[in-house]
Amino acid sequence: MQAQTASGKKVLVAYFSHSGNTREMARQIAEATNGDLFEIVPQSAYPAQYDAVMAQAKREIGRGYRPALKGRLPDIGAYDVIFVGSPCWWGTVAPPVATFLAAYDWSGKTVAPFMTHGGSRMGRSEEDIGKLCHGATLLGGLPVRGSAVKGSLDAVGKWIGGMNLSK
Ligand SMILES: Cc1cc2nc3c(=O)[nH]c(=O)nc-3n(C[C@H](O)[C@H](O)[C@H](O)COP(=O)(O)O)c2cc1C
Repeated sequence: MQAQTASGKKVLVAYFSHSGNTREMARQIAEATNGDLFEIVPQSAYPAQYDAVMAQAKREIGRGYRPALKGRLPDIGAYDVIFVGSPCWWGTVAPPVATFLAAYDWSGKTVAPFMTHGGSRMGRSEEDIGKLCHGATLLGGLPVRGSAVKGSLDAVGKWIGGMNLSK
């Protein structure tokens, strides 16, 4: 049985993280909502080296590449609200997140995007997520600067507080 909030809504927190910031934010959101965590993992890991990952991400985003993901994807039919987290990569979601979003029928679901970034905030990710989530109700996203993620509990709490989801 899936975890459930006080409001009875079932919450999934799905995220991709390359260097850990978005993972930390996802943990905070899962903790605040009693949601289930799912890490989106590409079959081929991105290089750790900064220049290499920047170049690969630029290429992939430029041509709309959707990398294959590792493991079995969660059954989102079991959830009402799906938080979707990504680092800001070249102003949008990282390619594995685009793969994840494209894998589902989002009709009737509520999608809440969150992002860690180095200054671009949500970039154009909300628009891009909207295009991949036909039929979903898209809530306004929460951007947190990657370097400030350890101190983002308050912002996360306020954001979730406005959604009637707290446990
Ligand atoms: C390939 C790549 C592209 C990035 N592009 C942007 C960007 O366009 N705007 C921005 O504010 N930060 C950008 N960043 C910084 C990351 O969004 C930021 O460090 C984020 O917190 C990393 O999250 P993670 O630790 O979960 O991977 C980029 C980082 C990488 C590796």
